[in-house]
Amino acid sequence: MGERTETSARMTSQRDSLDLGHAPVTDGAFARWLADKAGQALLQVREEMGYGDGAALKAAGDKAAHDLMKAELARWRPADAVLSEEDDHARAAWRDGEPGSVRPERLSAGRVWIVDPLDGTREFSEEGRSDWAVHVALWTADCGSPACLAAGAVAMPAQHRTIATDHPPAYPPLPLESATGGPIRIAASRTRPPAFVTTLAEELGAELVPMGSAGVKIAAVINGDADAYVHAGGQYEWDSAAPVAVALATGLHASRIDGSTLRYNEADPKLPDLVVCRKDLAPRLLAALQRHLPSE
Ligand SMILES: Nc1ncnc2c1ncn2[C@@H]1O[C@H](COP(=O)(O)O)[C@@H](OP(=O)(O)O)[C@H]1O
Ligand SMILES: [Mg+2]
Repeated sequence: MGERTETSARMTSQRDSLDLGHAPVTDGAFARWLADKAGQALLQVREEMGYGDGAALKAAGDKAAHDLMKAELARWRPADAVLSEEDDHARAAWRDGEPGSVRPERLSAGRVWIVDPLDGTREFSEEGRSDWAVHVALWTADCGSPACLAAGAVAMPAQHRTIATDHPPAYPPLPLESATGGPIRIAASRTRPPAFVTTLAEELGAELVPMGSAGVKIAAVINGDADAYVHAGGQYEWDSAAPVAVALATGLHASRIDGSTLRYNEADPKLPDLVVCRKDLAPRLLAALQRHLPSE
């Protein structure tokens, strides 16, 4: 090997080993890296435990992914706050002025990672199912868009794919059926769909596509496998922040079912409903959803 070739090979090898030890610098690439890393840990948990005890598998998966993400966030983004499903339920009931309640530090932070270590927990515990995901989103106070989601990644390890804002997917193609008046395909929860979704589908002449995980359903819209995702009746910020970040970066419509803005890093992390769809479908879908809004 000549001297120059040897030096260049050494530099390449040094760079590779540095890359292995370092997380990406940009937030979008970091979100993708972190979601992938937690996804690999989840695949390993499934492999090691098998499916004999579903409750234990869910608990072990949640914990493995949560612990990994908390440690990597503390290591690589130590100045940022974190809102995670696994440790925020206890603080979810925070109310200003309530005796004994402690204001979460994320409410005065400029940057908050909103993570769901395992979305579609039920499906994760069922053998053969691939509709579960890892969500990583970054909310920033200093932002140009109403949702204030600066980065996001959704890893779907059992489907061997990850979508993220560092390379937003192309806008989904208009399906031939829609162009010719075929049924709209609405992705909805397979276990907790909104009470009105069957009526909504009938009103729109739509077809329901049940699947697990909010992230996987929004990925299906991004991918063009569904035309819309509609949810109502309960959810939290971590269930939608990451996939909504990618959907918005792709150019899709994402809002509450009454058409208002999805807001993140609120004092109460409940975000009970949303609709994500192609922009051309949004006026029709929102008009139909008007008939199903919860009464105040
Ligand atoms: N009515 C409800 N109340 C609270 N959370 C809900 C809900 N319906 C769905 N979710 C949450 O939204 C995520 C996607 O649900 P689904 O797979 O049914 O579409 C799941 O997150 P987790 O798996 O992280 O708990 C689930 O717990
Ligand atoms: Mg979730």
